[in-house]
Amino acid sequence: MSSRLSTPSDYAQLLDKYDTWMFDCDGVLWQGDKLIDGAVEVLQLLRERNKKILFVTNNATKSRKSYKTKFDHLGVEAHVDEIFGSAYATAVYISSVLKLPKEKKVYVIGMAGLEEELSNEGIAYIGGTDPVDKTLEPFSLENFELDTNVVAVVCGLDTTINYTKLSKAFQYLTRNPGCQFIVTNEDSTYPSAHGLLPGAGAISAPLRYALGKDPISIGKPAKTMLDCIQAKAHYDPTRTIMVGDRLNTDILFGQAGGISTLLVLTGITSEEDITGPNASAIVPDFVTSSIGDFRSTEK
Ligand SMILES: O=C(O)[C@H](O)[C@H](O)COP(=O)(O)O
Ligand SMILES: [Mg+2]
Repeated sequence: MSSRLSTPSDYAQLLDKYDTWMFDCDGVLWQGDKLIDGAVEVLQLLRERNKKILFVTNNATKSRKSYKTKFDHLGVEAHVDEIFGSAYATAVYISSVLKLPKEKKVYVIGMAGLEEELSNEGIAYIGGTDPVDKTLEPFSLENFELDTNVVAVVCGLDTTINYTKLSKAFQYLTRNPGCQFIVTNEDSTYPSAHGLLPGAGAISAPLRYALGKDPISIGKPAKTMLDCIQAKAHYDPTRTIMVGDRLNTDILFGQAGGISTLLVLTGITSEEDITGPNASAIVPDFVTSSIGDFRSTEK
């Protein structure tokens, strides 16, 4: 049973109980480029109390560096080494687990942030934002040249998805022996400032259906994301809390990592998802409406 936070002492107790605060981004700190009311103040409040803050996002459209630019633009204090995105975690996984030989490369369905993280890890790639792949022209195999050095397809949120990218990814996954199918995350939807949009999971879904197989998923709730954080950031799981808006990523991620979980209702999950007759079996430790509720502890 979740504990529903409501009084100033409820919030004050949580502030005392946890030293490390892991924040999901989309649906917790912002919706698209629209900040959640109170997010800036509460993050400031945590920093004033010397809390360790980490940002843990499945959004693979940005690199750690370009996320820092977004934080700066929105007036939110953040440091690159506090930011852990699924693009970064995927690039680290490919470089440290798959250990691609130098001449090998990956085919990307995704955006500049994912490409940047792959480059930072020294991973060669094709596809992605290449204008040749962003075409809306019909795709034909007649002139398609299979690059036999492609050993993995990496798929993240890609707002310029098209038939050419899906078709090329499909060729590599079916014709290059052992070609790995990797997705940055599997979020079904994305909470933009003006409502829900298809998420990364909806981008890779056509490939899963065409291939009849599931990919390796790197982002929350997968352990690979936690491994990536633990390799860089030290924290005591017993005094750490994960703040998220999605039950099957953020809350499961916290539970799998042995850390406490706080669900906010400013993103994907609504009241009826956790209280109605069809309430989810995923039960967070704590629930509050918004991260802004912690302002009530300000003296
Ligand atoms: O891939 C997606 O669908 C979105 O990026 C999704 O919103 C994940 O972002 P997060 O909530 O983990 O910041
Ligand atoms: Mg979210």
